[in-house]
Amino acid sequence: MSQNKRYFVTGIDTDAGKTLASAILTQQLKADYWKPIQAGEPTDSDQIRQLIDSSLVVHPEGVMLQHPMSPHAAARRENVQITADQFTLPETSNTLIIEGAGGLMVPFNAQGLVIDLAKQFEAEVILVSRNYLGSINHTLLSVAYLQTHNYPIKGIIFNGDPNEDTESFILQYTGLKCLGRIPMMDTITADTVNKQKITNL
Ligand SMILES: Nc1ncnc2c1ncn2[C@@H]1O[C@H](COP(=O)(O)OP(=O)(O)OP(=O)(O)O)[C@@H](O)[C@H]1O
Ligand SMILES: C[C@H](N)[C@H](N)CCCCCC(=O)O
Ligand SMILES: [Mg+2]
Repeated sequence: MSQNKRYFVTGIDTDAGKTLASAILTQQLKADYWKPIQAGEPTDSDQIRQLIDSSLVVHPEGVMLQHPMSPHAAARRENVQITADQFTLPETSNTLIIEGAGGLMVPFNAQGLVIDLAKQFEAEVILVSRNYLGSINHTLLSVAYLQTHNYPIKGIIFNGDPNEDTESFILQYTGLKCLGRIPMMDTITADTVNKQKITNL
């Protein structure tokens, strides 16, 4: 994998598995990790630190909110003004994994959406699709948004128990590449994360 690449890991919903996928990608690519907007604790950055080599860099969050809710709502409760131009891309010459918050169209203020940051930081989008009943609709809507708004999409990672009918339909309908699959894991540790590979990057 070449250096200086930036990937924005988004998901079809909150809890899709973005942090798990980001840990696997960060470890596999020996990349840096950055969470621009964190809402609630434990932080994704802390989870990532526990799942990757200690030599890898986890950059400080851009905005840290205490409430585990939509960033726009957490910010309002905490009297924090979030503006798109306050985010500064971490300085690194390494590959950078940027993790969103929730799904694509999660707001961080009255107008700004988390997915806007992918364009702002010129990052290629990796979409995590968790397999559940309803995930076809959520995945196609997410892809439709990305394609309509001309986001560069690297591909999809399917997370959870495989579902051939779901995955094959999503891939043929969208024309996107399956970057890899993450199985349901009994334990998520540095060791088990290190064994997972996103094989088709
Ligand atoms: N493949 C998997 N096997 C086992 N547990 C999983 C798997 N994928 C996700 N989980 C669990 O599901 C929960 C949500 O996953 P994760 O934190 O990666 O989601 P997320 O998309 O990063 O959510 P957020 O929007 O809060 O950032 C976590 O408890 C995680 O450990
Ligand atoms: C707190 C949570 N884990 C995420 N960081 C934020 C999820 C926001 C979801 C908002 C929504 O889509 O309704
Ligand atoms: Mg996360």
